[in-house]
Amino acid sequence: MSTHQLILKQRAELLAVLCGGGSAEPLDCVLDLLLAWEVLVWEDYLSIQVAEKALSYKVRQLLDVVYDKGEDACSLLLAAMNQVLPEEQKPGLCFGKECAEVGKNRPDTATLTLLADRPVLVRKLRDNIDGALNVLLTNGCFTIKDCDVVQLPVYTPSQQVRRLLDQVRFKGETAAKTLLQHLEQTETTRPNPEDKENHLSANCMLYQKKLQSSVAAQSHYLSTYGGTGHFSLDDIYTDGLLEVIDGSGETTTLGLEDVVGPVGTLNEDADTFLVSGEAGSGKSTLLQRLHLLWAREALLTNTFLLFPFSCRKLNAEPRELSLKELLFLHCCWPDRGQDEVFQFILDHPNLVLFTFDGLDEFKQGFTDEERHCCPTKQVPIPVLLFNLLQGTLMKGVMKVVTSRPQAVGPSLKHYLRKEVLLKGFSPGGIDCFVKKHHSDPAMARRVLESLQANTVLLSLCHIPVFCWIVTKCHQELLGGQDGIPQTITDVYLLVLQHFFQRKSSQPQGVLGKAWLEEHLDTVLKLGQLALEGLGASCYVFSGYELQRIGLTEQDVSMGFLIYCNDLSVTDCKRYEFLHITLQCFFAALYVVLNRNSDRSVIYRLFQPQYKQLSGLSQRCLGHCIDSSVEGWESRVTETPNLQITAQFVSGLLSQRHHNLLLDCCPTAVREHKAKQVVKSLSKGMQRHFKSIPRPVEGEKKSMHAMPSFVWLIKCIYEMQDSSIAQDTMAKLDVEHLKLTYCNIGPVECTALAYVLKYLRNPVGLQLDNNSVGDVGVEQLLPCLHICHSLYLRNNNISDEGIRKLLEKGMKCERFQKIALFNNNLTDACIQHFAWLLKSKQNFLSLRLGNNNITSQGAEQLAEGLSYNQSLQFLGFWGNKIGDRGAEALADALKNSTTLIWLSLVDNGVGSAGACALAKLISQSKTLEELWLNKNSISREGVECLIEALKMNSSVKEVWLRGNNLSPEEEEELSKQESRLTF
Ligand SMILES: Nc1ncnc2c1ncn2[C@@H]1O[C@H](COP(=O)(O)OP(=O)(O)OP(=O)(O)O)[C@@H](O)[C@H]1O
Repeated sequence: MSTHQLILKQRAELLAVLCGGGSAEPLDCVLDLLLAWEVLVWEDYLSIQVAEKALSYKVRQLLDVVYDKGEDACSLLLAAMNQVLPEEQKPGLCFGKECAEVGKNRPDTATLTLLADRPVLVRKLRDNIDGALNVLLTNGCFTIKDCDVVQLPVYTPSQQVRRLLDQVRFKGETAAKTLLQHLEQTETTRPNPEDKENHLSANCMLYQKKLQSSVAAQSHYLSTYGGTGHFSLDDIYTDGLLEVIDGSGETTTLGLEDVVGPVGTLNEDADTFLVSGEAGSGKSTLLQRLHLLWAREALLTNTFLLFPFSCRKLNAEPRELSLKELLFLHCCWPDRGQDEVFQFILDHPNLVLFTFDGLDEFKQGFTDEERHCCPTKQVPIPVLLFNLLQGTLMKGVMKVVTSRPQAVGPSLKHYLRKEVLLKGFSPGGIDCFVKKHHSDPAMARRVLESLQANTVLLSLCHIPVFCWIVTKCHQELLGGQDGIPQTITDVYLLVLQHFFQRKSSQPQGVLGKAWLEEHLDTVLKLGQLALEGLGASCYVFSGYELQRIGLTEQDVSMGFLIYCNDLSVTDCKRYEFLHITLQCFFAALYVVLNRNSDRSVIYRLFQPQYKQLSGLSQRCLGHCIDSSVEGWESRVTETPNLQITAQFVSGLLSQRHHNLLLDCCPTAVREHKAKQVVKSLSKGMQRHFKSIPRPVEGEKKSMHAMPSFVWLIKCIYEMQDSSIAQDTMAKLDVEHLKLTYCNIGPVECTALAYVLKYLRNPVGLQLDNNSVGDVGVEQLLPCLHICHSLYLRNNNISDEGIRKLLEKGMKCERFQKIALFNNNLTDACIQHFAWLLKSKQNFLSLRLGNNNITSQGAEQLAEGLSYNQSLQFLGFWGNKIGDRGAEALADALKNSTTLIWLSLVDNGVGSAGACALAKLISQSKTLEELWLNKNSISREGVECLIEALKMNSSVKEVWLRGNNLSPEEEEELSKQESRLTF
């Protein structure tokens, strides 16, 4: 078959693999190769990479362009895809015969060299963008603005390199030569990886191979599918959202390869990289993927040896160990030349990487009190681990640690090179995961449709572990006998039902109404094991412990417990729960269903951290507590799991599950426990409210929520009892509620809205720097009527989220302010703002900085603005509205009798725009501040502004820093008008 036909025939498949994970990287890599091989010319490239178009559009465009170029081009496209796609995506695709030689003569200009070497340059520059930008800047090839364009936080490092190469090409031959020279210089100073190979002994090479195969074996399967499914990690792994916040507070999205890259580095002297994320957000799975790709030499190729550790398993290590023993005992032994291999590790820390999964599960909280730096001395495991993390021991070895955020205190932060946040699945990720899980496309479609129809469930699916359950339990979900799941308790009851169903002798799909009662004995035994385990930070159980509680083979065969995948030396079988959140769920079932449970267990579960921990551990697992780790300070890491347990307890005691629990626990006991929960929640909230400081005179009464405020709200949501929400909120009296950097995702938004809608007085709700996203925005709508202001800076919101938000906002009388700095908004959502401004004549403040709004958007907004007589603040910082946009806005605002503050900073506005704004100044009686920094206004424009200011007395300041003026001009012009600031 000709390659022409191959492209046509496989069009849908090619489209699917290039768009699959929602990442543009595969397409970008293919484009790099096609440019280098001269299959595409620059104009073709631009016609494909249209900024505002969707990925699928770009791929289609690529297929069309190449198809039109004929047979040779088609075969090179297939060759490029063959080179770029990972092996697991290739089955089923045909790439045709080996294609013609693509090596051409060396190009004769630097600009062409950049194109010919593009694929290599992207790889080389990814780790040193800053260095390259510095050189281009100091040589005058780039301006600050060029650097900003390259380093926009929405780009991944690879995309930044491509922007850099495009910009260099645009600047011309000198810039290209400067970049190539810089690369040549850095090449000669960097050690050649081949030198490394030459110095490696056969023993080290052998050990590397052994370690690689043991790591590959450990990471091949996902434990949640242990015994119940057949997925390899390759089949099911879906990219999660990874973000890093740099020193200036800017957020950048990362790829897996960037976890140990330079982007987001906060402390150059530290070697520990932290990946933090909430329960079930996919931290262990991400690490597992990293391990697997390393073992296959597909990632971390500069790392010669990778040693993976699980903190859960380190907990069970009672011996004192030396570093050598830790590495070889807990990972694998060298078959030959132990000393030589160990010496190699000591001599080459830069070629070694350690990973520690689940630091939050480590029994002892991090401290840097005891120093230890001798690799051969035996010390307790915590001393070894903490000194590795600090870098006192094995300085220079990279360490990747995963943890829930709550367990990372200030003393550990001090030793972090950077912190990467894992935020679960994006909407595209959910889609991709469901499709990977269900090989039958019709079933995948049904599951996705049912999620779209229930946004509460959809919002839960942003957390991968919930997504896994929902997808796995699709039959129960689509059967829908017990209503649509609304809470995480509902979702976990679904999984409970699903597992019992699998083992049931009843025909498929039928599980009697009393299914929980039927399995009560198993549930209680598993619950006891789970709760005792949590009390003692114990997640791995021996056969003896199972026996002590009376768990039988049959109980184990239900599938909630799995064998511990442990390669370290131990003869006996060990077990763990399928996932730690499932352990929390069983612990909660035990608290709720156990008739003899200690009456104070619920109070202790809801108490503040220090009381909660010591109390629970003493009562629950007295015999199992390691006396060396007593005390709340060292065990504060357990709090998140106890909080999740408390959330499940609230959910199980909800009236909604009354029928299910009816015959499992006497009604009086259940009701008593429910009352205890309600009382605890109310007390917890009051403690918060009491901590609200009195407002300083002239300032609003505001509350900055502590992390446990969100937890209490989530517990109230689990109860699904509006009267509890109503009673609690009646006591909260603030004008401003601040929840910035609180890990608020769609799930938290659902709970927040459920509770906040009962506030008596309107509030400003500040949710900046979270992961609300479009789905979260939709979840917030029920409380929008009570918000006079909504702050959603940096929250991954796109046009669709805004459409829904404003549709509702338009009808909310009190809604007057919105801040959306640094989201993913484009011109497509501006019509909704225009409509809002037209129809809401009490709207005060609109801040849209750092989005992707162009002159077209500004023109659309201007239409709405011209009808508005209330807006006081308008912020457009960091968009691209240019002169045309500035003219449109100025014209629309010139009759405004309310506008006080306008910012068009960094918008490509030139003198024409400034002259239009001058007209606004000359007419306005209210404008006080005009911000025009970082534009391209020249003298002519500033002179217009000065003329206008002569007729205006309201304006206090016009900011003009970073425009096209010489220092002399700035000095002269500021003398003419003191209100100008340069
Ligand atoms: N990237 C992913 N692709 C596919 N499935 C995933 C991914 N991440 C997580 N999952 C699913 O979610 C489950 C839970 O994820 P994981 O154990 O990695 O979360 P975690 O953040 O380490 O949780 P915890 O903090 O509670 O230990 C996995 O077992 C898997 O089923």
